[in-house]
Amino acid sequence: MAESVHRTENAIRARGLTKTFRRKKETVEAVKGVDLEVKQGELVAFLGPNGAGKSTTMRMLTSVLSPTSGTAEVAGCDVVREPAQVRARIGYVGQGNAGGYSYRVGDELRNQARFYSVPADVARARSAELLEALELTGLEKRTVQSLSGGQRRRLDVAMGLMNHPRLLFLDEPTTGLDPHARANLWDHVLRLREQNEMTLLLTTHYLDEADAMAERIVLIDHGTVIADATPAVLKRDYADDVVTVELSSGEGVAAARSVLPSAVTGVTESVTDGGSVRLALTTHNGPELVPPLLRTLDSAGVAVASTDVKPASLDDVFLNLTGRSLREEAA
Ligand SMILES: Nc1ncnc2c1ncn2[C@@H]1O[C@H](COP(=O)(O)OP(=O)(O)OP(=O)(O)O)[C@@H](O)[C@H]1O
Repeated sequence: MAESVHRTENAIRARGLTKTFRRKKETVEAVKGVDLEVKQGELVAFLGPNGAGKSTTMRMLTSVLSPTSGTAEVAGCDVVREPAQVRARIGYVGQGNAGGYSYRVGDELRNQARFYSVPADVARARSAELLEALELTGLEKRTVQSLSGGQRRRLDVAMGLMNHPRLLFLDEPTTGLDPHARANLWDHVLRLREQNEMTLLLTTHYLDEADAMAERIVLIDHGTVIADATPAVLKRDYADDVVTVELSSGEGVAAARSVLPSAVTGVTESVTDGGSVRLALTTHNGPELVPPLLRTLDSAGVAVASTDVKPASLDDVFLNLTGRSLREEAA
């Protein structure tokens, strides 16, 4: 087969991707015109509620599913015209892979190697290397069903890396794992990413993961991209910090309200169980607001019992953009 790699600095370039499913008499527009560019080496997270179209987009990008319309070039190859080349160059860890529960770990890796036509001796060395890198050494003879959830997901990642991909797709790799197993899986994935200079595109429902790791977040809702930026920019543009000030006495409320700095964009008042008054102030930079705010309140004779700053979160971003909370959906 003729080699047809088109060199590009984009690991992924998609234009107007759509996917329509027909279910009995119903038509589901799962993806409605997604444009996406992912540069070599980037770590990008797809975020969105259940049914937003994240997996369908990922399945089109990995050539598992053909688009209804639109184009995508992945690892330099066209997903429709060159699906085999795309698959040879990427790793794909779908939701709940490791299907052969009664298979042994070593057999799963061997089968995966055969799928990629990796010669047996190379496959042996690669298996050993991946088992070690993912802390699975010694488990070769165990059946998949006997592994813990975290070990099973690490095996999925090992299988996704069998062909040495430079571009790895991870669809909800940590869903269902406990916090320790989640952190452990990410340690491994991020180290392997660094060692192999891999590009990573992942989906997750865990906002803390996306916030901590993703260099860019693509928010998807109802089959379209509704925001695409770094976590910091998303939080700056679409969410506020909340500074809570508990007043020592309810009598200070009117005076406090009259001297609030212009950086405060909103005020909500509530009474605590103990009867004191709390003012929740929305602002762009909570930590910077607190010192001048306390000085101003002090000058106005308002006594403050306590303060608290809640930084803007990705969930706030999502809530502000869609009117729904992603955290509630994930729970
Ligand atoms: N094979 C299919 N046939 C019919 N409808 C489908 C099919 N696959 C997905 N859908 C529908 O397409 C929409 C998008 O699904 P998709 O799995 O891409 O969402 P998602 O964002 O990955 O959701 P989740 O977070 O729950 O995995 C949903 O309404 C889903 O029911």
